[in-house]
Amino acid sequence: MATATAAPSDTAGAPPSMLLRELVFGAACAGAVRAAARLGVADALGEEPATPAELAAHLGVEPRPLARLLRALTCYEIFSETGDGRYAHTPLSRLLREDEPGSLRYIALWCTEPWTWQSWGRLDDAVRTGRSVFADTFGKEFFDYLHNDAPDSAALFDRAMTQSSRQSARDLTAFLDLTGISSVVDVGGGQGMVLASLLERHPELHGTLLDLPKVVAQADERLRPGGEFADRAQLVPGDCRTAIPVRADLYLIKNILEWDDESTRRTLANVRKAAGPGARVVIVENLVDDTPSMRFTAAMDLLLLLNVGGAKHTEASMTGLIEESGLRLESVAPVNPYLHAFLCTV
Ligand SMILES: C[S@@+](CC[C@H](N)C(=O)[O-])C[C@H]1O[C@@H](n2cnc3c(N)ncnc32)[C@H](O)[C@@H]1O
Repeated sequence: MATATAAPSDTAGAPPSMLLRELVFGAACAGAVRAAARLGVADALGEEPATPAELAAHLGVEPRPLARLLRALTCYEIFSETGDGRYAHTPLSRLLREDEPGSLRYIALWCTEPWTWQSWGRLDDAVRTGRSVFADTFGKEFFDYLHNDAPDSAALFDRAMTQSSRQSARDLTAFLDLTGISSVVDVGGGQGMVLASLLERHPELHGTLLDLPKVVAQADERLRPGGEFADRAQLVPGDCRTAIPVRADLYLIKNILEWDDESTRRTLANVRKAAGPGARVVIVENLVDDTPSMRFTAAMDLLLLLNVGGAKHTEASMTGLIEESGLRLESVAPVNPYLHAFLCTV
């Protein structure tokens, strides 16, 4: 097998005038990753390096533009050039493969969906007003638009959330001490990756998945009728800002309370209405003031401002909303370096 050469564009030592030029071309990087993911370039490349012509024949695309796309991607260490005109996988390019354990293909597609490009261009408006630009641009709130006008994008979002939750579900399942807990509800639990992991680890546990109707309809097969955990799982379509019609020992709320604060207030009030005294509530968030990846978390924070008028929390801002809701915050603990759990009781 040929050895890979270093990425051709090493920015270390580049003058500020070139660094800024590179930064303002961020869309070219995101666009190139999106194109590679949509075309399936990473899936087409096997363990042996291949030429752009070989890959192009396989993918049914033009070889010269594909070579240019590959060259652009190598600048970010996504694929590497072997020195003889062939391209090989790198750890980053492998993550774009559909069959890679820990694949980020759906996340790459989701973060570069068409609506994101229109929204980023209006970040200055969002900063001016402090509000989401979504309804102004698309005529509807974010989830309304996804579920009614952009079903492919909605399906992609759900798959991306499931993909993104795979590792965090494992970490959270290992982290949570469920002593004394016999029922859990995952509020805004997506397709149920976290809930299924909990039911797998705790054979006596019963669980409810609550999410918007079109999301619950596509829940993890293991939770659906006939699935492995069907007899211990309940699927509840609904809007947690309106009601959480489930009594459980534990309310799990993971990566939900990053929308506008009023939605968070309503959700936490509904948890309090639904839960019995002493019930536990675990809120899980990526914190913008305690993260090993500020570039990622700060970018997500801005995207949340654009699409749902939300924000990534600091420990203080999340704590403030919890205390305001009347829940008792017992402690804050890291689930993994990227995720923190706020452990509360009703
Ligand atoms: C960022 S995802 C997190 C999903 C899941 N908790 C996880 O960590 O993978 C946000 C979830 O909130 C759901 N959601 C949005 N608005 C909601 C609402 N009003 N009521 C219930 N779920 C909602 C979305 O459908 C989506 O599944």
